[in-house]
Amino acid sequence: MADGIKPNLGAAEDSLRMVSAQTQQNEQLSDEELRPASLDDFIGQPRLKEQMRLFLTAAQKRGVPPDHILLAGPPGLGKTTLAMIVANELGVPVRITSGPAIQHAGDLASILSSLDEGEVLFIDEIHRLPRAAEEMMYIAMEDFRVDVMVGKGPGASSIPLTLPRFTVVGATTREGMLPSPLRARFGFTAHLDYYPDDELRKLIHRSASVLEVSITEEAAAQLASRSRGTPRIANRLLRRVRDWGVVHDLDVIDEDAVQAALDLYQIDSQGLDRLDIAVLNAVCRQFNGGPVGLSNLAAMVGEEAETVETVCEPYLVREGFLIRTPRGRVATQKAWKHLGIVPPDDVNSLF
Ligand SMILES: Nc1ncnc2c1ncn2[C@@H]1O[C@H](COP(=O)(O)OP(=O)(O)OP(=O)(O)O)[C@@H](O)[C@H]1O
Repeated sequence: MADGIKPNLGAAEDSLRMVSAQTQQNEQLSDEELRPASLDDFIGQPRLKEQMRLFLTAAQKRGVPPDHILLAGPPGLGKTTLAMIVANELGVPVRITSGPAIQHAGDLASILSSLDEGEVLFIDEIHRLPRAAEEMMYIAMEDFRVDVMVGKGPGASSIPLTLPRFTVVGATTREGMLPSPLRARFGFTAHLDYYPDDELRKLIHRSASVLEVSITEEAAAQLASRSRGTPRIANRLLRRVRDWGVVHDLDVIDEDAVQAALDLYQIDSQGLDRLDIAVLNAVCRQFNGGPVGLSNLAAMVGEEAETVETVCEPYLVREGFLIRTPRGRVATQKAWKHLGIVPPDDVNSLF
């Protein structure tokens, strides 16, 4: 990791809801220990890596900080990791903050005015910056200037402060929520995609070797197939399976251990967890297969609408369990089948 890393002020909500606060804190620490530090160690996303390598090398050859970078994609796919890698590859420090951590434009002004030449400013959940801070970012990113307000009311005046050249790395799970003027100020936008199973398998082997856990090829493949295309989930499941191995004195994690541990944590053969199943049950049983609106659905399963929308839904839609229609979410035949329920006759049979 690059020198000068400041603490993360607001990691996004995690998708597995099965850990206590203490465990979660420990696992944030292990998230750090499992982070690859270079592009070479970053697994998968080959096109993105190639683009990033070209982009960073060109800036280094030109001897200037690279343009601002936007990393977009669902939670847990490696946006924070890539931001750290950018700083590492450039050999510069990184300052870390997040949209929700910046409550007033003044918070942002004090971060911006303390940046050093070439420094990377990582803003997680950049779509959640308050409006005034967003506007401050437009000028800071384009003209490397911040206008500091002095005084209040009619006597207030603004003093322009020139900033050193720096690189913003913004991460967002909701690219559509970024206002276009902000989006337009990023010179390079990288879209992270869900990982195919063979890449997740490599990632699990890499993490297992960092954690000093032996795991068979078949066990790694099974873990990969239940990880919803998401590195963070793969690492988390690996840790749960490692716990199982420790408690049962296993030298090597095999398929039986994976099966037993994931059964215990209610992760099913398709990688669906309790909340996913609750969502499918609600759509099928309570709303007769849908369509149902997001807020009704979230209320029925007792979760925030944003969690249902950003954590459960993308995977359920991608795997063909749910369909989003203009009138709401509709369960597919696959969902009914997975739950082992025969759909009633009056159910929407289009899907
Ligand atoms: N391509 C990858 N290769 C190896 N490990 C990865 C990769 N992508 C992610 N990881 C691991 O997965 C975990 C989660 O990644 P990270 O925190 O970067 O995700 P994120 O996209 O920033 O998530 P969020 O949006 O929730 O903040 C980290 O521990 C990281 O080590």
